Amino acid sequence: MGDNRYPAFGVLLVDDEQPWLRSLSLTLEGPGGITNLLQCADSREVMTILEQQEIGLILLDLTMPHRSGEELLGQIVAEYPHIRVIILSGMNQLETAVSCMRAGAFDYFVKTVDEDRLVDGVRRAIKMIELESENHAIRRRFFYDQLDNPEVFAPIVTNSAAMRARFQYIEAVAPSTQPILITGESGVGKELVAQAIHTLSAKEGSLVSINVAGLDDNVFADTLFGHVRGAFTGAENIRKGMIEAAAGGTLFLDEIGDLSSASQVKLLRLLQNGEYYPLGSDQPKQMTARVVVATHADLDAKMAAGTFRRDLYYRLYSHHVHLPPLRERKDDLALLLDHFLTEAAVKLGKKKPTPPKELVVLLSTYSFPGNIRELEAMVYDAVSQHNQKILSMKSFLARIDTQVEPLPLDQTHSFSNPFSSVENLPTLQQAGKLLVEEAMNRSTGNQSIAARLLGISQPALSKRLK
Ligand SMILES: Nc1ncnc2c1ncn2[C@@H]1O[C@H](COP(=O)(O)OP(=O)(O)OP(=O)(O)O)[C@@H](O)[C@H]1O
Repeated sequence: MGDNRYPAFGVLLVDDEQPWLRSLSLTLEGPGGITNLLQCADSREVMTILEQQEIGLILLDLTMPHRSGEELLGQIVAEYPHIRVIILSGMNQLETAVSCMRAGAFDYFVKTVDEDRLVDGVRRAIKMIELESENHAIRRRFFYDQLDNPEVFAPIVTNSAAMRARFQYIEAVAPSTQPILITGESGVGKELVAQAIHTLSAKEGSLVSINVAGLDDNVFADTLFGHVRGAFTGAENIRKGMIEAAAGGTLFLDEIGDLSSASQVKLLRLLQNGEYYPLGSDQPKQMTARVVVATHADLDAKMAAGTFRRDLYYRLYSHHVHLPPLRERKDDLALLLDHFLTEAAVKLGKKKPTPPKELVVLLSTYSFPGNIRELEAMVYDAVSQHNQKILSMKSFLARIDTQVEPLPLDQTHSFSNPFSSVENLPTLQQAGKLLVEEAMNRSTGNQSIAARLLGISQPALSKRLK
């Protein structure tokens, strides 16, 4: 794209009266923030424009010399069924307008309608087209199971099918102008995803990240909107806000679950109107950044408790990416371990150590409340203490053993019954013995790991073995 006009597709205005075209453009651009506009005053040129430009929406006058709006509508619906058409009619043409609706027009307005209603109607049509094209892109990606830009996701190390499905969704929604909500526990990689969204949206502006947790409402407003000179005591200079710093780019607000209720109202207004007032100014400014927000909080619980606004949630929810915790993508453990071992060895100037085989088994028994950030810290810690060829398990065991409750392997997955096809069932004692043997085997004889696999304490396992 490299183009910050809104929307991503062209909006074509067709009317033989030049002054009306100019005033309609100003209304849509100014209050409407709709800037990807094309004008056409000669109805004979419309079909050529559609051949040459990527048009998504047409505002079509009914009464024009050469070709009437009604006649053009028929041809557009037949040849370009994906293009939406809004009819603009005179007061005395309501009947024709209604028959145009039957013929496939998306909406119609009388030309004397007030500006706000017209702008709302056009925005509604744009949103609808955006959603349709995203749905289409999502379906296409799921069908072909392909990523158009795999390199963008390279920093997010993963083998997981669930994550791959998220990437496909992200590719589909990244170009839209709507906000994106990223949820997931702390340390799952929400910031990495925000970065990928920004890269994919191909915006010329920067990615500006702000952690809004703990900002009181005044600081939140000042940080985002900036202020004019003299806005408050001590405001000696103009301050440009982060929205301006992110102009034409992406504004990433992290930890929005912790926003105060006053700040939630400000964020909602910003998202609804696309404009804001720097503190102390009565001149509105247009936001040209795309907003991405993230939180580790459970927003459903917060809404139930009345601490997060439902209307803000619905405004944010149209594009939602939820990242699963590390304990639900254990297939990633070996890959991530290798990734962080390489990274830590380079950063700490050491030779990359070889991990013992049972390390991944041990890690798979742990719940990782701090997710990938926690694994990263564990690996860095181990590599910094490391001085032999094989990486010692000591520092991992020290961290993991502090957890009282061990997590049985694959606790989150349902098992298929291994005995369903066995004719003679083993006794409980025999089955227990086999299970213990298998756990000892997988943990290459390490009793602490085997005990964690079995979901029992190490002394209990030791007793059984005796
Ligand atoms: N799949 C991954 N591959 C490689 N590194 C990752 C991956 N996921 C996360 N990380 C790393 O883990 C750390 C935490 O990631 P990130 O900051 O994106 O998490 P977060 O979900 O935004 O956390 P928080 O909610 O605490 O802000 C970072 O150092 C990041 O580079």
